[in-house]
Amino acid sequence: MNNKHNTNANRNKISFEDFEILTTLGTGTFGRVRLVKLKGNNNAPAFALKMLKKTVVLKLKQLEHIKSEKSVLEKSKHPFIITLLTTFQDSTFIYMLLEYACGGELFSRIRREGRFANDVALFYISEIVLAFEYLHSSNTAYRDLKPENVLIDKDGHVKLTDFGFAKHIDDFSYTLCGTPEYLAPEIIQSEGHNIAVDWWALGVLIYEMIAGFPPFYDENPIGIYKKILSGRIEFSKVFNRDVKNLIKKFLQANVSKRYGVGGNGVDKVKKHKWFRGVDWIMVLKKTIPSPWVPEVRSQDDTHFFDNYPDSVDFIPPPPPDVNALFKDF
Ligand SMILES: Nc1ncnc2c1ncn2[C@@H]1O[C@H](COP(=O)(O)OP(=O)(O)OP(=O)(O)O)[C@@H](O)[C@H]1O
Repeated sequence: MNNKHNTNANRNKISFEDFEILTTLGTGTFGRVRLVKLKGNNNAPAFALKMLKKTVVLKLKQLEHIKSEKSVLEKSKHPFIITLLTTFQDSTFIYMLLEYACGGELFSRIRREGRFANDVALFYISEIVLAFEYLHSSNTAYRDLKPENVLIDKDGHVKLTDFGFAKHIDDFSYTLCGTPEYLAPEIIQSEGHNIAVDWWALGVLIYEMIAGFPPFYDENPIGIYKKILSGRIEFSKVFNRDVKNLIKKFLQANVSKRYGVGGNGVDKVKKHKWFRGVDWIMVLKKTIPSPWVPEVRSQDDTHFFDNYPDSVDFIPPPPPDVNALFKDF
């Protein structure tokens, strides 16, 4: 057995050696997400294994964010949020074993379709609204909504993934995090932010689904920030009146006036006329058929994901005394 992957701390836990490692599903700042299966059973279900390089986590000062990702996911149990089965570690990596969402990223769907019809956008957004309602009920902000982080499961329903920026916020957070096109003005201006940033990002996502491109776009982040702060949004004829009205209410720079914010904020969102006819109980029960169900040949089929060359880079583990920082995994 390879010692690198079997530290004493993990003696009684599941370890990397227990898995057959299949293709790469995606790459991120800290490493890769690989499709894996438990060894010794051909019919074993496939999982997504998020592998985070400890040295990179420390170098980028992201340990607190990774701990928060683990703790938020461990507490979350919701049909539209990815399930974290367990975490483990060795001297080089932290591992998060996640359920596998075989339909790929919403990002790929939008790029493939060009843009979504109103009803298709409404289906996905309704599920995300319920995931936000759930997270926000414990003052947890997701803070990284973008089409790359919305995955599609085998039945065509939404699974939010990547909780690296998710955080319980009682008053305000001042961390600059998120993706330029999806940042709320209060994040750009370092004014302190809370769960309201998720509703702003939802407005950006609805816009991107319907138009096929985001509302504030430029080749460099500074240009994007200027456009976000300018408050100008252009709507073409593809937007119907109701969706335009809702997007404007989410893309409201004044946080206290932003839709979704405040005591009954989410109820107001759910009653907005764009959602007219949506049966929220059926949405939660996943009884509304998805507009697109991925056709997979087997449960470890990955053809809805991009191809990634195999990793060859060797990353040295952090010194053993530093490893104590990861004791929670
Ligand atoms: N449970 C999953 N099922 C299928 N694919 C997944 C799963 N989790 C992650 N992926 C794929 O891996 C990609 C990267 O995952 P994730 O965003 O969690 O990593 P990250 O290191 O936090 O990335 P980033 O640097 O963008 O924040 C996702 O965009 C997705 O394509």
